[in-house]
Amino acid sequence: MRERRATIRAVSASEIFAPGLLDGQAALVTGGGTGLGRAAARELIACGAQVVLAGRREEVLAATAARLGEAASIVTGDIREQEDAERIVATVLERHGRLDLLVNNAGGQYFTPAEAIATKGWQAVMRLNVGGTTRMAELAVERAMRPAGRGTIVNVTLSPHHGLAGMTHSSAARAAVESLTRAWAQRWAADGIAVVAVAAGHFQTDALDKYPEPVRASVARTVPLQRLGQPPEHAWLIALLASELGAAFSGSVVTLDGARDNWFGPWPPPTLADEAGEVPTEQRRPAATR
Ligand SMILES: CCCCC/C=C/C(=O)SCCNC(=O)CCNC(=O)[C@H](O)C(C)(C)COP(=O)(O)OP(=O)(O)OC[C@H]1O[C@@H](n2cnc3c(N)ncnc32)[C@H](O)[C@@H]1OP(=O)(O)O
Ligand SMILES: NC(=O)C1=CN([C@@H]2O[C@H](COP(=O)(O)OP(=O)(O)OC[C@H]3O[C@@H](n4cnc5c(N)ncnc54)[C@H](OP(=O)(O)O)[C@@H]3O)[C@@H](O)[C@H]2O)C=CC1
Repeated sequence: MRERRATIRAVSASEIFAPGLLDGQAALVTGGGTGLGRAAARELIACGAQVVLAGRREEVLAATAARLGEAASIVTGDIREQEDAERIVATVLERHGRLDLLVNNAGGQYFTPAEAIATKGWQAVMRLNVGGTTRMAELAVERAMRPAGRGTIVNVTLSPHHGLAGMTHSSAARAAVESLTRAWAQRWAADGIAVVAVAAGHFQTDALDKYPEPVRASVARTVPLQRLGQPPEHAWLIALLASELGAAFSGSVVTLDGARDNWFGPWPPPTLADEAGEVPTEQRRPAATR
């Protein structure tokens, strides 16, 4: 019988995977303090992994780690900054001596018509979703996975497959990440590294609260599944890709969207536009929470 670590388990066993599926693995989840990242971290721990949660807000990360127990630890940093990204990866290696799985989950954008996107806003979305994702992948490969001859990178994107007319900066950024996923899968295959993208549809996380109310109101009923995706569903897919099966998915974009994707129909959306044809835009976040 395989020996199991005697850790205090704050997370109950996986509902769908065999115990010990990811025993001995060390994972890094960017944006692991909230929403989909937190759910992924929970499932990875349930499957036996040790997980480092990365993000900018220490208090958010600490609260999540306290809920997940001693298999979780935290490191603060901004993935857009080279020094921070290097420190994040170095911290995982110091703590665990290995990095088997990078979940490139930190990302985001704001909802607004394309013509209202300022250059600075376009660059902010690119720097986070393309720049941050690339930096983390390259560091994980150089510092941990290539030397070990193995590893898995999962890039979480907001599915851009039908074009995101209300978030064109993210549409371009996420499509770039999907293309990078395929290129990296080819480039790093000989190093034993698998790279997969998960193109998510609409998931019920607190992050949805920031979108304009009419946008949110119409989302669940327009998904053919007739509900939003639940974070544990996304987390199960991440754990599956972290398993031995992940290698066979390398170079794939796995869509998880309840058959709706993130956008459909004409612009401006008739249900959103006012009499003047204006579409609501997302409110700026208060500076303290940025
Ligand atoms: C119901 C539909 C749901 C669709 C499905 C869900 C999809 C999801 O992805 S949910 C997860 C969402 N989570 C996030 O978006 C979190 C991360 N997002 C961010 O951090 C920001 O949105 C960011 C990507 C813009 C990065 O922020 P930061 O680098 O901190 O940038 P600033 O806030 O300083 O802004 C820089 C620049 O960007 C423009 N801008 C930012 N927010 C807005 C906005 N709400 N409206 C208009 N313009 C915005 C603006 O040009 C800013 O420059 P300044 O005006 O000089 O500050
Ligand atoms: N919810 C949904 O319906 C969908 C979400 N997605 C994508 O899934 C991912 C997670 O989404 P969700 O959990 O809902 O949203 P959140 O906004 O809760 O997650 C974003 C996470 O990324 C972290 N983050 C943001 N910017 C940076 C940065 N520069 N450096 C380090 N960490 C950063 C945030 O923490 P902090 O602010 O503390 O840094 C936060 O934990 C995102 O990429 C999102 O776009 C895709 C499709 C649908």
